[in-house]
Amino acid sequence: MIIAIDGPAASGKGTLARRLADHFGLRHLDTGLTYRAVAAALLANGLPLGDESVAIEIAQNLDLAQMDKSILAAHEIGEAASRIAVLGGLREELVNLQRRFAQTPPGAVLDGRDIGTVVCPDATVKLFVTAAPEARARRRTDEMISNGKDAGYTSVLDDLKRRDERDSQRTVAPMKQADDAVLLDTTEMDIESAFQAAVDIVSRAKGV
Ligand SMILES: Nc1ncnc2c1ncn2[C@@H]1O[C@H](COP(=O)(O)OP(=O)(O)O)[C@@H](O)[C@H]1O
Ligand SMILES: Nc1ccn([C@@H]2O[C@H](COP(=O)(O)OP(=O)(O)O)[C@@H](O)[C@H]2O)c(=O)n1
Repeated sequence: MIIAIDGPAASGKGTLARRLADHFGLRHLDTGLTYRAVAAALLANGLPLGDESVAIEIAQNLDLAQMDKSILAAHEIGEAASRIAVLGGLREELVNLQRRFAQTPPGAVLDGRDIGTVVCPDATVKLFVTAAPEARARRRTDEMISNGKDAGYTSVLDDLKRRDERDSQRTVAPMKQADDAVLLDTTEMDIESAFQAAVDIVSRAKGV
């Protein structure tokens, strides 16, 4: 079974993906981390974000097991990831890596922006997880504060909106709800109710 989860920044995709993977005994890949890891390597080496051949080389040597979320979660890395995510050749390289992960038994939960549309168009079930920008900015701000970093609610909200705009307007694999995806709006849901709703959607799709 493959579960595809897409949606805008800080909508709760990763939280749901991790919990669904545990619940259904599947592996989990946060595909955002693959874009973040490439962006972080470019930034660390002072290389331009538009240099696609270097970005592709970094992607070819990416070790999924070595991606460290605590480092890659940094705000500026998310912004840089969204800038390099417009590069078609880089996306092709990362999509191949993500597909290999998805196709390895016993199956997987992948979360990102183009999982249901490009990476796993034949996924068993697809969710598009969203929430109002203000709710997402509040969640991301609280998350940053609990990790000892406070970027300020207003600046987080502006950054999320700008990134969503770039991600949904780009020509290659834009963020978009797949025609056969189920929409899950978690604005008024806490994590537990969102998880229960997601389990119900997956169970219905599996016919259990
Ligand atoms: N339904 C929810 N209600 C409140 N907070 C949530 C909810 N879903 C996720 N969160 C919190 O919001 C933050 C962003 O969630 P995350 O799963 O990392 O989002 P994404 O993967 O879409 O960027 C995390 O701190 C998470 O604990
Ligand atoms: N499948 C994916 C996943 C992420 N991305 C890009 O990578 C950036 C960071 O993704 P992320 O999922 O880590 O971001 P958050 O939702 O966690 O803030 C996004 O803004 C997208 O530009 C993408 O283009 N396609």
